[in-house]
Amino acid sequence: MWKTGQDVEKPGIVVTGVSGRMGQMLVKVVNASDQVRLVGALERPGSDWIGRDLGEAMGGAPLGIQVSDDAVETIAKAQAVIDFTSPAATVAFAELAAQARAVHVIGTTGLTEDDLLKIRAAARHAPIVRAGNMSLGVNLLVGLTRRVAAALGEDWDVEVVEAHHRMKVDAPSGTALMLGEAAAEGRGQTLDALRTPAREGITGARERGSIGFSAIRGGDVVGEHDVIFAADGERVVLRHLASDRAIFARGALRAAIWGQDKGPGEYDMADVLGL
Ligand SMILES: NC(=O)C1=CN([C@@H]2O[C@H](COP(=O)(O)OP(=O)(O)OC[C@H]3O[C@@H](n4cnc5c(N)ncnc54)[C@H](O)[C@@H]3O)[C@@H](O)[C@H]2O)C=CC1
Ligand SMILES: O=C(O)C1=N[C@H](C(=O)O)C[C@H](O)C1
Repeated sequence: MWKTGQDVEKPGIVVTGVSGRMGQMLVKVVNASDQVRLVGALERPGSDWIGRDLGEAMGGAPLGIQVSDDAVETIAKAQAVIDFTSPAATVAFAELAAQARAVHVIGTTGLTEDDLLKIRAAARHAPIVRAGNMSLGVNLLVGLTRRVAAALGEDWDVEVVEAHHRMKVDAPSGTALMLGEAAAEGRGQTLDALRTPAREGITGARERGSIGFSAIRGGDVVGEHDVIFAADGERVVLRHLASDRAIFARGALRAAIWGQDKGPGEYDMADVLGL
């Protein structure tokens, strides 16, 4: 059963997209934590999980929480909303979390510039922690990528290669974009200025100083990222391999707890982890 009584002062967490790959992992990690209470579970309207007990819908013991599609009512109960869903849903949840003055932890990737502007507006009212990857390892790799890119000049071509499961809908991955941004920052530039569009056909030779991306999709790959620095006669490859989605869920829960005493604004996992 979920926690009540003496735990009532602990931050109440709402998990969105609970039937999803990350949603189910988040429910397990949040429910196992003695630092928070799971107070709500959201799924999209029309999902056959709506109205069911969350624990039973996940194939386990009852959790005493009914899966809801009423985001307004559910988010009103939250001190933090942990959200790994879709861009449209995340933009809507950002507004509701801001109204509830709840921390919004956003793992959703594939957000457009317009989505990001709406999220920025919501962050004027409550803390938002957003990262394309919530794992400790990738956030360390981001810092390493920035340093290596700064140390190696433009004679070293930068390519980011990522692999994910067959169900992933966006490319390049949010993580690949974080790594590309870090490489661009290391060179004192923006990714927008250096990014090469996906290659196909007669592309011409590689543009000096550009940053390229390649995406592989297949099977059940949780997430693999290489940042390749390639020069004449040698290569440096920085690599992160994820084999368990719990790494993302643990990072997200840490962000939800970290955000409890923070003011409105946009934060990322480097802030949370003190990197
Ligand atoms: N930042 C990070 O560390 C990570 C980010 N992700 C990102 O998280 C997102 C979700 O990934 P998965 O769990 O693999 O996808 P998924 O497709 O398994 O799950 C998404 C869930 O969100 C639900 N959903 C969609 N619209 C909704 C709405 N309006 N209200 C409530 N629920 C709604 C869907 O029904 C589905 O159950 C993706 O953008 C992915 O790239 C995934 C893993 C780690
Ligand atoms: O969709 C996924 O699965 C993942 N998405 C994130 C991304 O886009 O980088 C993080 C992780 O790689 C898994």
